Amino acid sequence: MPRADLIVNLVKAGSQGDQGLFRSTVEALAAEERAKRHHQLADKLEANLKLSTGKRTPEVVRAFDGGHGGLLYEINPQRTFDSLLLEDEIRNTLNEVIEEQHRRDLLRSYGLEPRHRVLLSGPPGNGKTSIAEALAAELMMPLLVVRYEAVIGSFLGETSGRLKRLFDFVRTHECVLFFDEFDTLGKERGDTHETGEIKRVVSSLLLQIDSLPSHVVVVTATNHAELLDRAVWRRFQVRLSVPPPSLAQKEAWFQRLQEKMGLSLGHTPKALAKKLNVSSFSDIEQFSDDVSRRYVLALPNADMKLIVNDRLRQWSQRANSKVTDSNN
Ligand SMILES: Nc1ncnc2c1ncn2[C@@H]1O[C@H](COP(=O)(O)OP(=O)(O)OP(=O)(O)O)[C@@H](O)[C@H]1O
Repeated sequence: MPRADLIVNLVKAGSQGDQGLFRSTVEALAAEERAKRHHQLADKLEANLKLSTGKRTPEVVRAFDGGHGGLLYEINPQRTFDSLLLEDEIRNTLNEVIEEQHRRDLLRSYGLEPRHRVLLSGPPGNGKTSIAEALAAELMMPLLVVRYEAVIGSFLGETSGRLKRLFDFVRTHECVLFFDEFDTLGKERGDTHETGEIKRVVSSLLLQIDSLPSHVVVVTATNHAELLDRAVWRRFQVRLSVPPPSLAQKEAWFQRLQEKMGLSLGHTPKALAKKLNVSSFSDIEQFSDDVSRRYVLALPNADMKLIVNDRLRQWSQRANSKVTDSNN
């Protein structure tokens, strides 16, 4: 294929989020460079391709505006449960929810409904959003994310009306409806005159959630479980606490990274898991991306052990400065 067409394809793949087109175009470019004996460039292209494979690029398909004024946006779910490292209990419970959804006709013939209200709680960066996305992918449903800024808006008095519009729209769709930072809805807004109104909004929201049909799977996430009162907890048939990574999960993460890159990280996955001082999956992901970037940019003379040690040092300094900040 002419080079100009390859470049056009690359831009098209980027703008449309088309992973297949991206992969085939980069492969074609690498092959072309190799044929020209530009082996270093070909190696770099291939290494980058390897690193980008399986990366999360949730594609925002469209923001709904018909019927409810852009109160939601849709993500085309790409995450799978296999790509996440989850505790057995979480995975098993979610598998049950999936089975109940898949076999809801059978349940209904016995007068039963599948569970469809899930509450995820835990510190930031440990997979709550990713779980919602994977659930949608496994159920082959779109993931509809609630846009609080649109729902709450500047006039609190209009919120109940907007919520009604949102729920009227959603109940006719098979989907996973995701409320991130669920606690923000009930938060005080400084103006004490609004407290009564907020309570009305929250109770109207809870009633709406209660009345949703079971083909709408509601997933709510909170980093502050302690801010939710019992009335909220009670609503959710499935309540899961999503913890930071254990040592074994960190080890499994580095094992996977090593396999994905097809080379040693200069330490055993277990040793690396022990050395890296981080408290969330999101941090481990950033560390790994950091290492991968420096590795690719140092090709063909990259020394992985040196790079990993250098980044470990940086991350440990970062962790220490966080501790110092919080002590001051
Ligand atoms: N259990 C996990 N296994 C593998 N990767 C994970 C896991 N949890 C999180 N990640 C990675 O960490 C990143 C952040 O995760 P995610 O956004 O799902 O966390 P969150 O709990 O929703 O965070 P927040 O509360 O800040 O919204 C994601 O890009 C994901 O790739």
